[in-house]
Amino acid sequence: MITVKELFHAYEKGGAYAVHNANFTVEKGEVFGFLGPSGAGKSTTQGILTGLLPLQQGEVTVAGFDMRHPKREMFNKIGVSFEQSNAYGKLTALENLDFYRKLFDVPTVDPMKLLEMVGLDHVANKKTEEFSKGMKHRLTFVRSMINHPEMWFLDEPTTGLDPTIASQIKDIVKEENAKGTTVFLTTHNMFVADELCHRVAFIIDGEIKLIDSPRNLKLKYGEKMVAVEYMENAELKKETLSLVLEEEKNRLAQIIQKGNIQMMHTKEATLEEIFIKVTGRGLQ
Ligand SMILES: Nc1ncnc2c1ncn2[C@@H]1O[C@H](COP(=O)(O)OP(=O)(O)OP(=O)(O)O)[C@@H](O)[C@H]1O
Repeated sequence: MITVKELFHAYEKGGAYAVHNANFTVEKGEVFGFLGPSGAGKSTTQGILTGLLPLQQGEVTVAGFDMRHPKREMFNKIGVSFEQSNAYGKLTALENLDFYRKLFDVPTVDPMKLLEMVGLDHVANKKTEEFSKGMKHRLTFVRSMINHPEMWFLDEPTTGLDPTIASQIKDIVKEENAKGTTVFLTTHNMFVADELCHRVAFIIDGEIKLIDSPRNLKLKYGEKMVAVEYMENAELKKETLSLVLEEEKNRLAQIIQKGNIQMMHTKEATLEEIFIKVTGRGLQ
């Protein structure tokens, strides 16, 4: 669905590269995550893939279209949800969606249905300048689904939303993906990446450091640990022990022998811990 070869992008001629020799593919039906801290080059890459920024150097195809010469038909096939909401404030939510759907030459989703999906149907006739940030974000999000996109670009889809709404948004992404929509998701939130993505790319200073599935990354980089809770002298104690280090393995055997275990489970590394291990930097 997406191929990117030797992609470079600089905002100023001769200036530093915001994206530096990126290479990746996104398969049809995949949720592919771009995970990296602020300024890593995520939005720049998404901008090039969606035709918002010109392709300066490298080869990029999206849904079969060469991004060197983006064609109008391509915009019928893609959906883009921006991090910053850009709804027209003087128009109501419904008017915004009605206006937007006219830009497409393909069948579109009933705007009321979209508003219902994110709990905005009761404010359908309210001007969006009166909306909270979270409401605007939800509107931008559903607007990006209006043309049944085959390829859906989501920039920080849950940032700044309360947990219930964030969870709703994640469920919608999962449902649409299950129906066959391919998703390119940029985020600095490792929980979102871990929950939604089949594969993630770690990006930092414009460079992709690695690409793999969250599961493989955890198996490859995660140290095997066991968290154990046990009773000792009528007191609940907790320890996290390595299954690799000899000393800690012996300690675990000792605790098991005493037999006062309350709870024991293996603990996997988080994507953020792995990100730090691989890149030497955090996600914030
Ligand atoms: N319009 C612009 N003009 C000049 N430099 C820019 C512009 N937009 C981004 N940059 C620079 O390009 C680099 C990559 O920025 P980009 O916005 O792609 O990162 P990001 O990973 O999306 O960050 P965030 O999560 O904060 O959106 C940064 O150094 C940024 O300062």
